[in-house]
Amino acid sequence: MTGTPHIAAAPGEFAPLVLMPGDPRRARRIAETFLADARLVTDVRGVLGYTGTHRGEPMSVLASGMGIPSVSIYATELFRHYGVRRIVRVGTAGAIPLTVSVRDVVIASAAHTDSSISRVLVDGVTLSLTPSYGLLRLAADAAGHQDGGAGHQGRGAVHIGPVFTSDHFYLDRPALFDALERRGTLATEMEAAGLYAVAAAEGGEALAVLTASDHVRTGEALSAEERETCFDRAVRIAAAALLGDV
Ligand SMILES: O=P(O)(O)O[C@H]1O[C@H](CO)[C@@H](O)[C@H]1O
Ligand SMILES: O=c1cc[nH]c(=O)[nH]1
Repeated sequence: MTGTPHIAAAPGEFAPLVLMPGDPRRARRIAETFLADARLVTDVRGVLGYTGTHRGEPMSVLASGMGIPSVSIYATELFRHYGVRRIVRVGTAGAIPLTVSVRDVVIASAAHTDSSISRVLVDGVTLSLTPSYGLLRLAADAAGHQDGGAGHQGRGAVHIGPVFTSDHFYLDRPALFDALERRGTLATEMEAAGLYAVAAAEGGEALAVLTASDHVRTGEALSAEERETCFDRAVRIAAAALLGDV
């Protein structure tokens, strides 16, 4: 077998730097618009992965699918079997406080979770799930972030703070979001905590750069077309972080 149970690429076909959206079609769009000379290296289960170059450096994109179990499989196999060093998730999220607007970018400096992933890896310990500090600093720099406030990169603000990684997309618990908001949580999504847990276990670096596609409080939601264009700001920040020296 040249690949892994979930990735068909041969050894060496992934670059050490990987962008990771949830949606396979978004992976294809990133390959078409951000990578030069991109070629498909895996499509097992329709989860598309491409390798090309960005600003002259080898870079890959692989979809994660949805949820912690799925992202954990792909991140583990990339770090463990393909020599990947850095993975930056570029996903969508639901904004929680009104200070975060739809179309804003949220860089996840920590990931709270209702998943067992934070508790089952080290017996008796609830792990703090955090990104690589180096990638976080590089992303903050790329976003023009100033201490103590939201930065700007193109249209809309860029926020840095904790997110909530949930095992549940349909979570009808307003009180939970109230309690998370009081603790500074900026957005809800479904993969960052899993990616951070895998990176820590495998000795890799990881970060999540999210675009607020929905608002938990107002119910506002981006159109399919806007999701595509707004997403590009997050990919630019993520790619800059991937390329940076730590
Ligand atoms: O847009 P992606 O990266 O898939 O991220 C978000 O969208 C999906 C839910 O619709 C979940 O995967 C959530 O984390
Ligand atoms: O509200 C949202 C929006 C995107 N992704 C999520 O997981 N939740």
